[in-house]
Amino acid sequence: MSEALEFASSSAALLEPYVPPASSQSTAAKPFVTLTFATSLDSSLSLAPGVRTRLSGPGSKAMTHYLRSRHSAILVGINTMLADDPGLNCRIAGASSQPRPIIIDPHLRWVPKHSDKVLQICRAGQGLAPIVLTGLQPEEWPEGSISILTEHGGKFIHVEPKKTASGGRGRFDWHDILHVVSQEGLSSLMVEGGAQIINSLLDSQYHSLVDSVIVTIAPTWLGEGGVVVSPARAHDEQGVPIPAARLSDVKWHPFGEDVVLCGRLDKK
Ligand SMILES: NC(=O)c1ccc[n+]([C@@H]2O[C@H](COP(=O)([O-])OP(=O)(O)OC[C@H]3O[C@@H](n4cnc5c(N)ncnc54)[C@H](O)[C@@H]3O)[C@@H](O)[C@H]2O)c1
Ligand SMILES: Nc1nc(=O)c(N)c(NC[C@H](O)[C@H](O)[C@H](O)COP(=O)(O)O)[nH]1
Repeated sequence: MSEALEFASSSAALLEPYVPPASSQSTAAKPFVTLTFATSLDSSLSLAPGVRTRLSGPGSKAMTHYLRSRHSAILVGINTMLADDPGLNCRIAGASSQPRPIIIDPHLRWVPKHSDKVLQICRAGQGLAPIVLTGLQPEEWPEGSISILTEHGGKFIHVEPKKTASGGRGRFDWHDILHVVSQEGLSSLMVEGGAQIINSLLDSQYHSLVDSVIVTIAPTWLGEGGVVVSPARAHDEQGVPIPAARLSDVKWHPFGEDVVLCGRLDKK
């Protein structure tokens, strides 16, 4: 039996309170959002920007694939897409469904190629083609990218970026990202990273959008220069610094040499 199947049969109950309820079809007002990633002891996701770094052991990696079997969509940022060439599929043998990959790529830095792992997996019938969220208007989308992506069943969707203080193009509002996810009929979303994606979602204005947090903690320090999860500083009404986020309803589960922390963001 594969690692992933072993996880699914023996440990799924531990995660049940933190994964989308089986009945959470698209009737809910917003998708069920799970923030999930693997981190080092010094809060790094990888050794350096663009350097794919293995943190999870086999048991907690199997858990990630179990989580992918329980969500209808999986979201990563463009730097993760470019650094990792991820498959973004559930690799539990016989998985009955696959998550829809969603790539946050505001400036369309990803140029889809047939050799991309996510598209190879799609052609093999073992995963789905990505939906790419971009701040560019359709007339700015490269023809070649449109044809390769649509050939695999993927697509581009425009999301209007927020305006910066100086009137420039800022980041996407997560309410708008989740509206697109809902519009696509996707009832649950696991946000896998990278750090900029996670830090952006951990901003206090978005805590109400996150239903659960599942973090794999590996017994390793990656050291200086890593890609760090550390959200923007928060302040109270008097401008005194306060914790940016805290989890409640916390459970810690050992998985091999890793420990998996499950919790829910305290709603402010
Ligand atoms: N350990 C893990 O669980 C894990 C998970 C994912 C990625 N990684 C690693 O993390 C690294 C990549 O992380 P990163 O922080 O550099 O990049 P990222 O993957 O978070 O992508 C960052 C880019 O996404 C876009 N983006 C992010 N938030 C946005 C928003 N709210 N609106 C619009 N656009 C937004 C911007 O273009 C930004 O430059 C890679 O090395 C990868 O291997 C590790
Ligand atoms: N759980 C987890 N443990 C890790 O050690 C690690 N490096 C990642 N990283 C997550 C990121 O999204 C990766 O790029 C994809 O998870 C890997 O790509 P696959 O989809 O599995 O092919 N995630």
